[in-house]
Amino acid sequence: MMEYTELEIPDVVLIEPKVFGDHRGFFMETFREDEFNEKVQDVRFVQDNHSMSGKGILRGLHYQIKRPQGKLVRVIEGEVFDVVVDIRKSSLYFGQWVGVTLSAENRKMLWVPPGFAHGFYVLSDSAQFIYKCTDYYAHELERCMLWSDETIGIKWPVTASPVLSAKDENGTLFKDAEVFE
Ligand SMILES: Cc1cn([C@H]2C[C@H](O)[C@@H](COP(=O)(O)OP(=O)(O)O[C@H]3O[C@H](C)C(=O)[C@H](O)[C@H]3O)O2)c(=O)[nH]c1=O
Repeated sequence: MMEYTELEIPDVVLIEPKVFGDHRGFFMETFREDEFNEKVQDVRFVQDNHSMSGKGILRGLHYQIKRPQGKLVRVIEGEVFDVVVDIRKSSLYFGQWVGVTLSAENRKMLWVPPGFAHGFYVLSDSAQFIYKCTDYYAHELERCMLWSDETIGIKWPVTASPVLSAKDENGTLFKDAEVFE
């Protein structure tokens, strides 16, 4: 049985797997549909992703309009500061963010519900980030919100300017972003 903990924005859930260590190494279950449906919500994952990033890389804040993706994210190498922003206008937490440190060492996972912008900043020399998505990637529906938008005020643990893609350098301000009802 994994441990499921609602964070400050209740729909965002931290999941901590049960780790079985022995002289060979470790084993852990990383997803169980029955438990997830009971503890979080009914879900159907249709796409798995895997990215590797160097130190100081920041990817985000990304989301898809029309076909928002729920994401179950975790780190299998290194350490990242993972951030989600509630961009559902109807939410009590609209415009609020929550951040958690995910690492290969702490083995923590995060459920990012549909309706949230998502991003992460790499703290280790490199990080491998894998995640399950509840809808397919659709380039034309992708949107990027500016990681450093003061109106959201994410406290990224950055020590220097993060390394960004051109897309992320030109993210949209929250006030101009296409958000959800
Ligand atoms: C996301 C995605 C990308 N791609 C292609 C499109 C580009 O040619 C290349 C790199 O894409 P991008 O720079 O958007 O990758 P990330 O910056 O890691 O994007 C992700 O970063 C943040 C953290 C997220 O939460 C999203 O899952 C996703 O937006 O992979 C695909 O073919 N399929 C996909 O699902």
